[in-house]
Amino acid sequence: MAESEAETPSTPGEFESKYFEFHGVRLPPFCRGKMEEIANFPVRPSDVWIVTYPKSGTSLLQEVVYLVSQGADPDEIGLMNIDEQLPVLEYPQPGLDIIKELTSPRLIKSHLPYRFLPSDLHNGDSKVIYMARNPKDLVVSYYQFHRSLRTMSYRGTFQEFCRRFMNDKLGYGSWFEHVQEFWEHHMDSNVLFLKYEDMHRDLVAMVEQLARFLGVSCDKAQLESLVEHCHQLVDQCCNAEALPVGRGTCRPAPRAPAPSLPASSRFPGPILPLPGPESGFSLISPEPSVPQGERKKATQERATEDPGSPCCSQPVTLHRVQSSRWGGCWRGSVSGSLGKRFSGRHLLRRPPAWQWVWGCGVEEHRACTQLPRAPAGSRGLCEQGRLPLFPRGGSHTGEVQRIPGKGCVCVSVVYVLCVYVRGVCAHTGCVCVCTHVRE
Ligand SMILES: Nc1ncnc2c1ncn2[C@@H]1O[C@H](COP(=O)(O)O)[C@@H](OP(=O)(O)O)[C@H]1O
Ligand SMILES: CCc1ccc(OS(=O)(=O)O)cc1
Repeated sequence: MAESEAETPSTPGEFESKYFEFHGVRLPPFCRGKMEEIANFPVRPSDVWIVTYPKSGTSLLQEVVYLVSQGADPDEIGLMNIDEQLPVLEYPQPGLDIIKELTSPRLIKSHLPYRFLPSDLHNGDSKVIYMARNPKDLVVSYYQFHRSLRTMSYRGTFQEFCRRFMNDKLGYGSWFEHVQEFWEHHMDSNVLFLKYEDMHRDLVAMVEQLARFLGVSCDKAQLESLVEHCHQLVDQCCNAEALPVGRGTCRPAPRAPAPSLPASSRFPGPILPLPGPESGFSLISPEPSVPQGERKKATQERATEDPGSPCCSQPVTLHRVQSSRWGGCWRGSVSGSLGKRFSGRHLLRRPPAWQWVWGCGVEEHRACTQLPRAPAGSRGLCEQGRLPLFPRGGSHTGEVQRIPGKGCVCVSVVYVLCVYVRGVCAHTGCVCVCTHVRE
């Protein structure tokens, strides 16, 4: 039996059927039916577009661009979901109608090939930042992503996945054409072509390049501070291999395929609609805040006490927070991002919406029964937890209701908190439910 057949419970045919073809390019299912609207999407001169083939370090680029363009504080970025600032053009949430209404300057992300992007972009009407990554690393990252993606449930071998990659049989089509097409436009005045590896090799040069491209004027001191802040963002990286030897807090660890789990610990099939609305739940005492300087120490201690876990500069200590302070929604979408450890003080000062935190300690809730739970603070291996929309934070499901005159209320939002290690959800936290009204 061929290895792909032996190791792919969801058959190759089933896997294929998850995509659809558009002008010969394999696209994820959520792109279906909107490609024409995307082609005609109205672009503004003030827009900044970030375009990549998936797993090219998009999130990191988003954060750096946000920081350079908005002069934001990296701690603020850690407290927000960067996807809130950069909606993805082709995703179901927030959707094209909402992106059209966003106030300027908009930051918009897409993985679509150049030729499928809004035609206004081809006319040079707004700035496009493209980032390419070494395909050898990218394909490993994409493989891990497919394995952890519940909707894809990829169970083939890496070898088989590589064959798909080489034969342009993955979502967003051919990496080769993707990069080639953008490279053909790298001299266009509205296009900046970057490489992921350069970000690690020479961040100063990249920040300078970005600042010039975005028309951000800064003196030497401001530039140094920007670079320092960008370093902080890069250092949050979990990919030890991507870092030059000796940099960052990560210990290199061999990348192993995610181990299979017993069926009982897997997420059940489609997540059922949740009962709602819920009224939030009681405060679980926040832990004291951890000063910035202590973080590295905490991470190192964690690495020492947990030799089985690949390194990660994200602290993996489970925190207890009052979830109603951090839950939120964004005009119909709820999402999370790989959250930094944050403190009760932060929560009180500025309740960040869409923030994932490690562990909430809530175990008993009827809504939680629809997802497997881990006891508060427990840690265990799990392969799932990534959804295509929110690949960085864990798994979520929930309902969002619009209340006339009040905005959105998230009801029954269930979060499975995961600590990602090298792109794979390695530690589950627990499940919690939040209710939060956003005016
Ligand atoms: N600061 C950072 N935040 C998030 N991802 C980062 C990062 N620095 C590097 N990356 C890497 O970017 C890749 C994900 O890309 P994308 O954001 O396009 O999905 C991951 O690669 P690996 O899976 O090889 O670790 C991730 O580790
Ligand atoms: C598997 C197809 C797919 C789905 C979603 C993606 O977006 S992201 O890279 O996680 O932002 C990429 C590929």
